[in-house]
Amino acid sequence: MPPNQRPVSPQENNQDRFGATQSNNYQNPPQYRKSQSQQPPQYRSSQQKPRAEERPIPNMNKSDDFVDHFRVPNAQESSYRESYLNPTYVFETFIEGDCNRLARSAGIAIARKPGATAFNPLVVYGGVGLGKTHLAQAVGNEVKRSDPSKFVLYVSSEQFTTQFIEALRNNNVQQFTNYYLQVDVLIVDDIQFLAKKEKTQENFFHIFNRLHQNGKQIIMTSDRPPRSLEGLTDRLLSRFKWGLTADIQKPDFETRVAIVKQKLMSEGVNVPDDVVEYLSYNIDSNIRELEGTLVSLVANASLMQREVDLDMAKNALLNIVRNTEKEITIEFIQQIVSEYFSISVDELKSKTRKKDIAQARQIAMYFSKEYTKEPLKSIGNQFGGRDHSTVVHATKAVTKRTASDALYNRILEELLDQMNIKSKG
Ligand SMILES: Nc1ncnc2c1ncn2[C@@H]1O[C@H](COP(=O)(O)OP(=O)(O)OP(=O)(O)O)[C@@H](O)[C@H]1O
Repeated sequence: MPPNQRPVSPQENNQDRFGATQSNNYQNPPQYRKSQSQQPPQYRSSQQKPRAEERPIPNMNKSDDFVDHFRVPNAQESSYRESYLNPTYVFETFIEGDCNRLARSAGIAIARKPGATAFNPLVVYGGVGLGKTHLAQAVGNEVKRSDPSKFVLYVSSEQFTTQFIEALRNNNVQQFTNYYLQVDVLIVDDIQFLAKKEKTQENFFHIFNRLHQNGKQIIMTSDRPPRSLEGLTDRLLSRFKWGLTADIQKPDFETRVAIVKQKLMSEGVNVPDDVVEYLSYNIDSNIRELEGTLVSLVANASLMQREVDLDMAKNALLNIVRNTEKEITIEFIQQIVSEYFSISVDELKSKTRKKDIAQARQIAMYFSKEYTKEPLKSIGNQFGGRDHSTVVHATKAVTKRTASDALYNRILEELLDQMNIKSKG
């Protein structure tokens, strides 16, 4: 991109407030530029999620402590309606993919009519660092944007528990409850932490019922589906079924690239595409980790007063990648193998019997059988709908050749190295 060109805003990029056209924009990745000042990029890690312990714990004995925000609100207090939302967690910055489509659509519907959709409560569940908090808070931010008078409150279940215990200790559970009953949109993060805390659950149950009855919206996130939330009372779990439970899966490669590019654009940082793609290949199960790696890479480059490049990324990631228990997927293998042989993934999956493509395909099938947990049938399917016997044949052919062909072995080793897999042999 020419240096003086400015970044394209979501609106100019034909996106609505919910960033609707952002999905699959890997083909048309958002453009980004270096910060105009050409200062070393100050890559804020705004993405980092504040852990519960980083937020002040309410102290009911300190009257000047804003965190006793669950006291019966006093209209003079400016903080009593604080939402505790991260302003960067909005729909425009939330990239849509197959991994999160249902949850995102439900979030948008709720943001338009909080409390008045069938999605009440909304329970968003999924693995660590996959955007549950971002999405839940995007709903909150959007509600506030449309109607600033709405009382939106974000709280982690750990904070809720700590506040409740403190209220018990100080004999003002009623005030605590009253505070929560004024909320229009209540977002409770990581509800799995309520497990086995019966008293807290009981109080939450009460708050939940009253809010729901009054048409207030409740959004919860969890690291697992409600049915697997052991230690939560049945009556609370049954309430969760009143609304919608939507999962967020691991994003595919293209979505990861789009997420990273979007973050870079919003920070005005320029990182070459090959670095973004390298990071996105290698860190595939946690967006927070992917972003964190990028942050330290950019920070290091800035310290050394040089541009981020692929070698730097490889060096910086070597330890992380090697230490990361990475699940190898067929998709990942196909990506690495096709790149190594300079063919496309589509060719790899195609019916063509051209020798170089067929050989690359055999190798990719062999790796898929040896290094993933996928059954043969599924491997065949992901290689253009082939039969499981084709996978068996490919594996035999590759194994046979490794017995006599040193160069071939070298190629396999290089490929394993690129995938950071230790050879079984
Ligand atoms: N689809 C997405 N689009 C843009 N950013 C995303 C997306 N998914 C995740 N992120 C980013 O990844 C980071 C981690 O997301 P978030 O904190 O919401 O994850 P989480 O699922 O709530 O994690 P945890 O399990 O730790 O609670 C955030 O910076 C968030 O902005």
